[in-house]
Formats: sequence, structure tokens, C-alpha cells
Amino acid sequence: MADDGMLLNFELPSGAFTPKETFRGGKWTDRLKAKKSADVRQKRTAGHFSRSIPKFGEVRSEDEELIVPGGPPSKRARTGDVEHSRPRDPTYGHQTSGKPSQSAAKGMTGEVISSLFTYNPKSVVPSTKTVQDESTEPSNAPLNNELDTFTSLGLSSTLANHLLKKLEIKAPTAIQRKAIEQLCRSDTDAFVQAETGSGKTLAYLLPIVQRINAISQGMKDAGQTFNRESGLFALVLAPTRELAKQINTVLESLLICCHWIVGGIVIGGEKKKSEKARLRKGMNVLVATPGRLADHLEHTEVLDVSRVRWLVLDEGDRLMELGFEDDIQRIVSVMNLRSKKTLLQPIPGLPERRTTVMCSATLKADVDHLKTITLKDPISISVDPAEARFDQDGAVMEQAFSAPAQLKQGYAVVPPKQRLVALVAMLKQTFKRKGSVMKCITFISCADSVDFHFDIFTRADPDATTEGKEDPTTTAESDPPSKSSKAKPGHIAQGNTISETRTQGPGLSFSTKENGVQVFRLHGSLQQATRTSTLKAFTKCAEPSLLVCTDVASRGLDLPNVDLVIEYDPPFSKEDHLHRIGRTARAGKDGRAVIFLMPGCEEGYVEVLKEGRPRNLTRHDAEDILKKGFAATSGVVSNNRDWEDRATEWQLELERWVLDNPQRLEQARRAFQSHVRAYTTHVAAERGYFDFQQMHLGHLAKAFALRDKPGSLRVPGMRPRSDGTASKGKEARRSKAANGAAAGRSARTDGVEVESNRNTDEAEGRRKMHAKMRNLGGASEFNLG
Ligand SMILES: Nc1ncnc2c1ncn2[C@@H]1O[C@H](COP(=O)(O)OP(=O)(O)OP(=O)(O)O)[C@@H](O)[C@H]1O
Repeated sequence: MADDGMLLNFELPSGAFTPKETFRGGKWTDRLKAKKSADVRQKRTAGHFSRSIPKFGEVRSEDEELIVPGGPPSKRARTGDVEHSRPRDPTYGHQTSGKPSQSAAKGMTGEVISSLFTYNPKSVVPSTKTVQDESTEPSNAPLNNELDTFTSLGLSSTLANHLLKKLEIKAPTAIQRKAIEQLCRSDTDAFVQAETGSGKTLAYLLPIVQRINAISQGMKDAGQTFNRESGLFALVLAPTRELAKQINTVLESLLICCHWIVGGIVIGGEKKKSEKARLRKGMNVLVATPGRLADHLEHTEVLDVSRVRWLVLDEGDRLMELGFEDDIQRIVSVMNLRSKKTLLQPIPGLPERRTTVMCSATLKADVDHLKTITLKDPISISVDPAEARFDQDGAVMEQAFSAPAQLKQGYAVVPPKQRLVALVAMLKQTFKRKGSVMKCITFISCADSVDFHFDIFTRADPDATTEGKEDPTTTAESDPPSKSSKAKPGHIAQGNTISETRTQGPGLSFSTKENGVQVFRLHGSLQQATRTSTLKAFTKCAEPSLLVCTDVASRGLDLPNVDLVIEYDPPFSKEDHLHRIGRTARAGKDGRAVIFLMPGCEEGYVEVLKEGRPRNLTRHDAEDILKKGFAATSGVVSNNRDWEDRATEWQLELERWVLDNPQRLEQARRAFQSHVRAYTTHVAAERGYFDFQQMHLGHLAKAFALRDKPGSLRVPGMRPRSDGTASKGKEARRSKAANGAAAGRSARTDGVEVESNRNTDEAEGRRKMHAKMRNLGGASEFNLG
């Protein structure tokens, strides 16, 4: 052993041998308060050395948590399997030395209140601030060279004028310059890859409109009539309904200048009957989600795809990931089969072959299969200087993609117990000054957790009673309850019950008198109409606003003026990360993004963040975030530790609020469970950073305002352990036998065993999940078409 280590072990802080103060007489609550103050005092003088800091992932026994004597024996309030009793006192838990023994505490109460500030895992990476390059030029902005005009790329002056006068688009972006030129003059299949927010939609739509317009001109010149019945010439497929709608909106804005070309849209979640009627009338360009289009091809005879000459797969990698491969294969084979049909009357200018374009900010080799189904000898159109690693045969093995250069990135290292308070502190700080941040998006891994956090953020001010009052911000169009929520409908009182109808509400947790913040929620379990109206409301909201959402909003969505993206839950893959943060810093604008990471293995993810070659990458520590967010006077960071008390009080008040209502408690537990399940679904290559075995479930539960004992935390797919041994369940054994040691591994955390049925083949797993979702007839988290 090195000497240094020995010395460190023997070094004791001043005051380490200070005798403990004892308190006698008075009420027990007063004694507890006095003891707590003494402990805080002692901790401040002695630092945090009085107890050893556990290694990350080390399982703590319950007696290391503060167990609050709940006064008289509580009534049994059975919720799930856990017995709860509520303290009568807003006691909070800096670690106390004179705590009752574990068995005694258990006998008195089943409720565990731990301190936010003790036994937190330490960061394993030194806290050095990364140098920022402030002078970075935007990389996805329109070009400012006078020679780069739309007409020089092959667009008609009518279209170019329309772009300038009606859409205020003066010059092309770098990817538009390359793609428009190529697609206007050639019928070669293409991959279009460029950063988020670089204008890829127009990069493929403009050449399509230009060329269909040329066909219409050719027909007119040949004495033929061009109208909506002349044929469906272009098909654009997108993985999500929201994205399909957005593409359709851009298309409509272009077609204003050539109104004889008719566009249309078919997506899941809409009425099929009206879609059929529109298809019957005819259209020249169709935007669709693959599932719905495949369905129409099977059941809507009138849909003729024999003349389709442009097929665009927007977010091609995502289409593949979500298991749309079969649908796309069906669509392509129907098109191949029908295109052989000879046209009664040849159409002048109609290309011989179909051009397929696949585009995304993160297109890489694993779309190979989709490529073989749909593309022939594609060329690559890209402006991203991303580096690729090739194998011996020259195939791309690994490709790094970059985020827009002007996007300022950061990561926050926050221990599990402090995650929620840190998020609220960050939001308080974000919306502190009026006008500094107008729109912020916070990504959360699953729908249940989105609902839970939305309810927390919009709950009534604890000091103002709103019990029973109707929430004035309930969206006009109300939904039936979301599939993810089992509680009974009809509770819309703000802040006091589970919100099932609300998708918008005032963000009372971080609003100030000067700066009122509106909060919105969005996930795939909401009805389509609600999703659409919520996105619209968020987009149009003139007040500062926060969208709390799942990855349903991560791809392709162009929400204007988003200043900040917070990845509260880490993304499932590095590609998802780039798409999420790409909701800000679009088309040359500024933007900021922060990802929350827990101390320990998650910190290794910083290396993955660096792969995107961020020009700015700043580290934020939990303490700094909490200090700023819970500072006494906004903006003033004081030297004393009052912010600790304020953060603790906020947390404890929230825990009581959750415990107060069985529905809310159930909602918190469901959110926790779904979060943990989602955590195990990171792509195989990144699971090392998000290792479930290292997750401290007891600590994490605090971020869901739960006071459940660690051993009582249940997650479907996990079994509580009775003996503390690492026994493996039947399913795990079977799975292990079937898939080898890597798959079906059993993880143990805090007396809970998870029997993971992770499939080594991620894509296959996702495909199966997709199929299952669709069979269930429910909207998946991924918002399938
Ligand atoms: N040439 C241009 N000049 C100015 N703004 C543009 C230009 N082209 C596109 N935009 C705007 O840039 C924004 C982003 O465009 P778009 O959604 O097509 O980006 P994208 O590359 O598809 O992003 P993502 O990869 O996130 O899907 C839109 O608001 C669009 O109107």
C-alpha cells in the first residue's frame, strides 16, 4: 500500500473526537431539532469525515439512513407492499448520531427519510472546468456568399422568389447547396447527412417541388392537363406523426407558389375514413408514417403508387431502429410491382427510375439493411466533417457526428438523491430573469415519469391552498386518461390530484412573480389530438415555457426559439443525444444543452459527449447548481449553507405532498419503476456507462420523492430479495442458457434483483417491442405511425 494512502487514512479532521452533545427534557420534537442543529454544526466544523463516504454502487444498510421516529404507532396505510407512516413533524434529515436502532425504527415506522447531503457518491473525475471556445461560428446557418443562391442551384426563379418573399429564406445552407444541386439534376439515390437544424427538409423538398413543377409544365406543353389526379409522384416517410405533420406544413408552405401541385398526409391516429376520401381525390406528394401507408396500400385500392419517382426516408436511421423495416419493405415491393404497369399515356419529363433519398443527422452503417431494400448505388451528400472508422473492407464501422458548432454544451454531475432538487434548482436559475430563456425542453426517459414531473412542477404553491378548485389552465381539448395512468379520471384540481387531462399548467415550482413559466407535457401515450394541440400551444406560447417530454420530441421537430435543452435522463444512444440537443441552436441560432450524469460510471459518458466534438463543454457540479437555485435572494450566492436547508425543505415538503395522497404515491412509484426499467434499455455499446448494477435504487427513489425502504422498492421484472444472496430466477437462468452470459444477466441492487432479458441484438429487441406495441393497439413511447 502506498504511504499516501496510509497517511490519508490516519488523518483526522479537527473536532473528530468532540463528544456528542446529549439532549434531555422537553418534547421529543424539540430534542430532535436541537440534535439536528448540533449535528449540522458538527458537520460544518468537522467536514464530512465523520462517516466514511461509500464507494459508488456500494449497498448501504438501512441503518445508515435517517429513520424518523414517527411518534405514536401509525395506522397501517397499505399501498402496494409498503407500510407507511407519516411524521407529524417536518423533520429533515441530516444524519443523526443518536438515531434509533434499525429494528426499533422498523418497529415504529416503515418510512425512511434520508438526507440529501450525506452518503452521496463522489465524483470519480476531478472537477476541472472545460475551456470554452466562445468565438465559434454557427455551422448550420445559411451561407453568406452572394454566389450561393437558390437559382444557381437549379431552382426556378418563382420558387426562389417565394422562398425569399414569403418564407424569408434568402440563401441556402451548406447541405441545401449540395443536395439541391444534386437532386435537381440527377436521379441517383442519395444519403443526405448533416447536422441537426441545417435545413434538410428543404434540401429534399425543394428539388422534388422543382421537378414535379417541371413535369406539370411538360404536360401542359404537351397539351395534357396536370392536376391532383395526374399521379402521386413523391412519397416522404417519417418515423413520427409529429414529424410527418411538420414536413407536410413545410411542403404546404412551398406549394403556395405552385398551387396546382397537391400535397397530402396520412398518419396513424387520424381517421382512416377521411384519409381514404383524400387519397381518392388524388394528390401529387404524400407525407406519411410507414405503418399507416402500408395499411392504406393494403386496404385502399384507389391509392396508386405506380408513378412515384421520389421516395424520401426522413430520419432513415430512426425508421430502421423503430422496426419499420417490414413496412418499408412492403411499401417498396408494392411500388416496384406497380411501377412495372405501363402508363396509358406517357408523362413527359417523368424520370425512368425512382430516386430514393435517405436523410438524417446521424446516418451510419447500421442502416445497411434498409439501404439494400431501398437504395441502389447511393451517393453520399454530407457537409459534416465527422470522422469515420473503416474496417478492412472499407465499410464504415463507427461514425462520429457533430452537434452544431455554436451549441454550448455542458454536463451536470449530480448524485441520485439530489437529482430532482438539482433539476428544480436549474430550472429556477434558468427562468430567474425575465426574457433570458424563453423555451426550454427537458427530456425524460418514459411517459410515467413525464407525468409525475409535470405534476410536481405545476403543483400548487404549498402555502396557497387550492384544494378543490378547478385548474384554469386545463387544455380546452381534454383527453380520456392516458394509457400510462391508471388513476380515475375527473381530477383536475391543480396541485392536489393527478393530472390526467392537463398537458399545460403554470410552473409554480420555479416561476417568480416577475417571470411566470408555463409547463407542458408530451409523450406517446397521450392521444394524438392532444399531442398536436400541446406542441402547438408550446410553440405559440409567448410566455417563458418548459416542455417536459420523452424522446417523442427528440427527432426532427423544429420548435422555434428553444434556448435550452436539459437531458435529465440520459439518452438511450449517442445518436439520440445529438437529436435531443439538436432541438436548440437551429439554423445558425444560439443554444445551450445540459445532460445530467450521476457520479461514477455515468461520468464516463463525457467521453461520448466529446465524440460529437463540442466546441464548448462545461462541467456543472450539484453543489453549484443547488447553491444558485436555492440561494436566498435570487442571483446572490451566499457563503453560508442556507441553500442546503432550503433545498432540503423543498424536498421534504414534496415528499409529504406525495405521501399525502395515495394516487400521487402510486404515480411516484410507477414513475420510479418505469424509469428503472427504461434505464436498462440503453444500447449495448453504452450500457457500461449506464450500469444498472451500480445504481443505488434507494438513493434514486428520493428523486421520486419516495420514502420507501430500499428493500421494498419493486420494479416489475425485479424481485425483492429475502436472503441477500445472489440467487437467479428461473427466467434469468433460461434466458442465460439461451443467450449466453452476456444476455439475461442478473443484477442486484439494494436487495432487489433484476432479471433482465436484454437481448444482445438491440435492433431485434426494439423491433420486437415495436411489434408488441402495435399488437397491443396502444401508442408506443416512440409514437409510431
Ligand atoms: N436556408 C435557410 N435559411 C434560413 N433558415 C432555414 C433555411 N433552411 C431551413 N431553415 C430553417 O431551419 C430550421 C431547421 O430546418 P429543418 O427542420 O429542415 O432542419 P433539419 O436539418 O431537418 O433538422 P433535424 O436534423 O433536427 O431534423 C427550420 O426552421 C427552417 O425553416
